[in-house]
Amino acid sequence: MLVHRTTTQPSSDRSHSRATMTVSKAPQNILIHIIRRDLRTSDNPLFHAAVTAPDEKFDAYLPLYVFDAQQIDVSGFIQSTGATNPYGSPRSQIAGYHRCGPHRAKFLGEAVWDLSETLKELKSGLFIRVGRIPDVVETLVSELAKKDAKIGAVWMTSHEGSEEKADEKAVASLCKKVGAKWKLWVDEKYFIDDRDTGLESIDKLPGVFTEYKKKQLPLREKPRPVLPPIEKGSLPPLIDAALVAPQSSPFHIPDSLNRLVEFLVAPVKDFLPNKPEYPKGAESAHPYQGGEHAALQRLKDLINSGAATTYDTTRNGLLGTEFSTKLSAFLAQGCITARQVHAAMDSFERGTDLAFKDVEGFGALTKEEGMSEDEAQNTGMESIRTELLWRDYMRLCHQKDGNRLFQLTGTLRYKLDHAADMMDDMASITAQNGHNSENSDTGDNGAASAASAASDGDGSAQEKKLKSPDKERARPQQGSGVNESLLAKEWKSADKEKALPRQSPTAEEVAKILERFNLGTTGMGLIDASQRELLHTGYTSNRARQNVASFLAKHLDIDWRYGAEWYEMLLVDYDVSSNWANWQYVAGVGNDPRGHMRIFNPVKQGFEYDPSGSYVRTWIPEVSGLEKLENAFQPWTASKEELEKTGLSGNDMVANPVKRIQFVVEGKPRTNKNGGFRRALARGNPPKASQANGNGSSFGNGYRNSQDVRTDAPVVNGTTRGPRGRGGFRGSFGGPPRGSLGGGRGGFNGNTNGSPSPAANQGNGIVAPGYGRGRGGGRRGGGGGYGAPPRGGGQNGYFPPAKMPRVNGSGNHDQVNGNQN
Ligand SMILES: Cc1cc2nc3c(=O)[nH]c(=O)nc-3n(C[C@H](O)[C@H](O)[C@H](O)COP(=O)(O)OP(=O)(O)OC[C@H]3O[C@@H](n4cnc5c(N)ncnc54)[C@H](O)[C@@H]3O)c2cc1C
Repeated sequence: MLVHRTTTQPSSDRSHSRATMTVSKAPQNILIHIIRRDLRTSDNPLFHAAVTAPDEKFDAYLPLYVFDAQQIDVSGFIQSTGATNPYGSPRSQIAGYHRCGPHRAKFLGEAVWDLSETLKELKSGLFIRVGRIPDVVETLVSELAKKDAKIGAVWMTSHEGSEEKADEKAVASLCKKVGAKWKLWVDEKYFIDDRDTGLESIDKLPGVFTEYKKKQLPLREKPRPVLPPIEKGSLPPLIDAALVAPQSSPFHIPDSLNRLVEFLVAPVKDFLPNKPEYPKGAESAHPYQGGEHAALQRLKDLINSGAATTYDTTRNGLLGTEFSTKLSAFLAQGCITARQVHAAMDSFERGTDLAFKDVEGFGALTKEEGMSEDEAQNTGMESIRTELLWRDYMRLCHQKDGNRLFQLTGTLRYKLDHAADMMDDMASITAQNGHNSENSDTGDNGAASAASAASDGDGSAQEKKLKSPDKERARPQQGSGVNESLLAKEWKSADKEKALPRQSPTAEEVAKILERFNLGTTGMGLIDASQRELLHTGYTSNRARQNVASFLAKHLDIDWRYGAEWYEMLLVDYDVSSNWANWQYVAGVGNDPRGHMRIFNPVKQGFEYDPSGSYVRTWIPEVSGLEKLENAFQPWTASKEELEKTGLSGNDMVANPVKRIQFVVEGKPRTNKNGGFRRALARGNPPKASQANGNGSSFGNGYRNSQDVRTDAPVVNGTTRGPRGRGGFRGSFGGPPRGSLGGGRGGFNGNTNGSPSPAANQGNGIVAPGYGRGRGGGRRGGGGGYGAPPRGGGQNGYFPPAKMPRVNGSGNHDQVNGNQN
């Protein structure tokens, strides 16, 4: 299909020579611009160069998007009966899942259509094709040659991934053959441009994120400026459609967005015949359409609603649209760039974009005297910058590790072989852990980092956790973080050929477990809720993803790549680097310095991050009638009467859970009848934040791990009561209003001693004094609080600790580790 216009450019206020240029019947210097995962016109170096490179004198422009048959099933584009898809249905390597499921297929269709509409508005157009990029380009080139037209150049953006690289190579050699210039552009959708990282070579990429981040500070100074917008009529004249080879058969390109989405989704929509019903009343956390327009709107809304400024305290949330940015899918398809995100936040912090003038904290950067910009920046936005750097880092890891990313043992072998090189990284991390709040980055991946700081307290706590008595396992070999025994882990497979003869459960049993894992019927509430949310919506939070990955890889010891491939199919925001590097990280075979030692206990995580149980009850309606939280998190723990009452007796999740974790709750279990929650809502807190968990534990008494680190140290009552135990009631159960929380780095009002400030104790979403210094004002803690983790400086929810049930995860860690039933 051609989204085209006449061959004569309308006049433009910018490019007069082009405005009057007419495309001859046979142009001699055609620019083919292959658009890949850079589906935007703004801040796009290729569109920018097409406009600003008059020396090239392209006499015709052919912007092209190809739905890549290697990664997405294109059989829906076949309209004639009896014809078959010559490319077949692309499937994942280990499990044979579809490579692109319905959620991303839809999002992608919308994003491509949006781009095509924008290009029309710019008086240009987009040629949409189906197939393999090299095949399509070859067809175009030969058709043009037949019509005496000549290609001058082919441009495309460089992407990670061996398939992507193979395409680049194939197009390059095609260009060579026909004498066209081939240009591979740097992918500029990342936070820090590849040319500005200071890395001599990709081999020098530190093996640990914190180390990389340290080299990039201050982050806010790193992104390049956003490129100016493309003006109407400024692109080179669009090629005459008559010169362009039509879509090759048997495919047919539709002429409306609805049809396009229909074609894309049709082959994959019924991938799971026994898919659970969409739960009544459940709302997607990711209701967004694909495309540049939606991305830019989302960015504006994030700042206007205050969600960006409170991000550091809400990002471990599980329900709703506002706990995190939901920019990932847009970023993955290049509908927006990370530096556009930075630029918008910067304009808010500096007070230069009056569209945000009513948002708390507007212009704070210019008001804080005696502080560097880095110190005065908004803490929510600072955290978003760190997450964007995580994304950069995951991609750089992919660049460095190549296909190791897809291997079962990940980077372990490489690390062992390069152990000496990694000594410095590890040494510096250990040093940091002792005294610097940055250590949170080493402790928790991505969005969890601040939570880690919040709930783990200070660096020394993290360091202590690393000191497991099981020295041989815990001690990194020569600073590499790994030792040979890790390579020997016996991963379980569902493939008879690959499973070890002594594997237990057997390959058939593993296949059944995987089916339940995928469907969300394992009986482990948090995991099932996340998997069902993913199935239905294509999204699940970072906190949930970490738990899901940890459950598969570390509780069930199943080949983690089954999970990564399932995510590849279902995630709306799937990105090859982010997905596979995160799976490796959590599976303990990637770049987590505590890799094998960290195991998330999904019950404990449920109590911590789903303190009202609303997430689990939303996505697993079967358990919504179970009143006690621990029962919702593991239905098999409910009493017989309760199970009968709720119709759960005999349900597989109860009768045959994939995993049982002994987890004891002493005292009165909390439910969502709890006053704090009610009160928070009654005060008119935004419903969107109704489950904003804040940063940490809701437990009063020193229950302080935000994730479970494998330590074989004896644990008294399963708790590790620490220096900030009492008063460390930090959870924000009950949805604090965005913008009303203090905390942030350095704690409320500069209170760094671990006891909650009066403001922090007010709870209930009251806008406490001190706001503006904690976050909204963009300052990292007042007074002497700089750099200290936000312990004690708690958030709302207002549960007097004394009334809290004690969570007695008695022997919690050990049982988790030992209990593979
Ligand atoms: C097992 C697993 C698989 C994942 N797969 C993907 C994936 O395929 N695509 C993807 O974009 N993210 C992936 N992530 C990272 C993260 O979970 C998502 O980026 C995040 O949940 C998306 O929601 P958000 O946009 O609201 O994120 P926010 O919390 O608002 O973060 C802002 C942005 O920072 C980036 N980001 C945040 N955390 C990470 C991270 N850990 N790694 C890389 N980038 C990060 C994303 O671009 C995100 O949009 C995965 C994480 C795990 C644990």
